[in-house]
Amino acid sequence: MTNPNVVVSDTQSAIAMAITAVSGNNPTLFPPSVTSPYNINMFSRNKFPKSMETASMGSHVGGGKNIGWVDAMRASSPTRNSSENSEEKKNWIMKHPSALGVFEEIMSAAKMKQVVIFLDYDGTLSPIVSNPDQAYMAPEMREAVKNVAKYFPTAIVSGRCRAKVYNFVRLSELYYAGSHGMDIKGPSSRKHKKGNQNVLCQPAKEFLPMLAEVYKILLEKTKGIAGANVENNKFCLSVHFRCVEEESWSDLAYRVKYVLKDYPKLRLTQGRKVLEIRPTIKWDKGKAIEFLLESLGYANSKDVLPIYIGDDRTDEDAFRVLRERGQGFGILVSKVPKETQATYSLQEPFEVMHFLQRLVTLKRSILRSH
Ligand SMILES: O=P(O)(O)OC[C@H]1O[C@H](O[C@H]2O[C@H](CO)[C@@H](O)[C@H](O)[C@H]2O)[C@H](O)[C@@H](O)[C@@H]1O
Repeated sequence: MTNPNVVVSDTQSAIAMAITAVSGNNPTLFPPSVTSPYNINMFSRNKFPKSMETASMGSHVGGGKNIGWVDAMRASSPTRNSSENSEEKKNWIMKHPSALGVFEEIMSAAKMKQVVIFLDYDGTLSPIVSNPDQAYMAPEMREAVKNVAKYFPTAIVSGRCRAKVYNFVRLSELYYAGSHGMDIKGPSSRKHKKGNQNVLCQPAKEFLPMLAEVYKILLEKTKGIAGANVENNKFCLSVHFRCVEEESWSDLAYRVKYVLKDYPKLRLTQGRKVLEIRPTIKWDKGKAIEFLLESLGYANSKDVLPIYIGDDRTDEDAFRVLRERGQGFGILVSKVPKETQATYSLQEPFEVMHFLQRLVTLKRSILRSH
């Protein structure tokens, strides 16, 4: 089935390049406690510099090169359309092999261990579409997630607010970490005996009134930009520019920046054609998975193998945590080579579904043989 709403190519990091290119690093506005490499420290100037074309790219998004940001936005397409057989892609796949191709190897690491599954939502369980309200999950994918959760503790870790992502997934047996992990809740139905299911973690509660206020201001300030869409994700806000004409991106970024200069306790990160506004607390998807592993009773356990599957920059925080723990691994969902902390890769949500189905098939055959 083809969905006309599905977006095929993506230049998601371009706006971040633009913003990073024109911003500096002002430590007074961003306390050192905020460690994410994906912060866009854009509040150090009130205005874009006169010449944005020659601004220098931040190394974390632009490889440290001095590229004009508008050019960089355009230039990002060829890389993203890099052919299946390009050297770049082959080298990348060697570094981050397909999780389906090395499935047996992954499973041998899982022997005698409790596998815990963490799944991002957009771009991982659902295809990227132009209207965020229509990012539906295929029924087959829901079935695959439902089956996985019968055998392994399973959590959805999303940038969306918890209620919204739950409405898409609709499986009460899962853990949900919404708003980039700032709103965590355990399953409402009891499946796994170990650990505490009644978890509830909302580390950014005090920011709710501020975020509600900023949401209203952003709606007002961005309404003149055709295609701009501000999404309220409760503990964070998303300003989408997927449907905004490229020539208006700088205007949109400027307006967001202008609003946020009055709110130094909020920071900006980036996702796939989206600017994400979040509280400046030391909490991200990585912290969320640490919290969940602890809640499940695996804080210091050697007998656990966490697997995190995600497609976005914000998922890198979780991939990094797994690398630091030396436990489990990340799987990046991407068709194009990207800098990542993930160990393995899958190309698209369809492959994610296939991977989950294989996990279930293997688990069932092990159970039958006992
Ligand atoms: O952590 P995730 O579950 O991946 O959520 C991240 C953001 O996903 C959504 O936006 C992205 O998907 C949309 C639908 O496919 C797409 O239109 C948009 O361009 C993407 O950025 C969601 O709408 C955001 O709120 C999430 O923060």
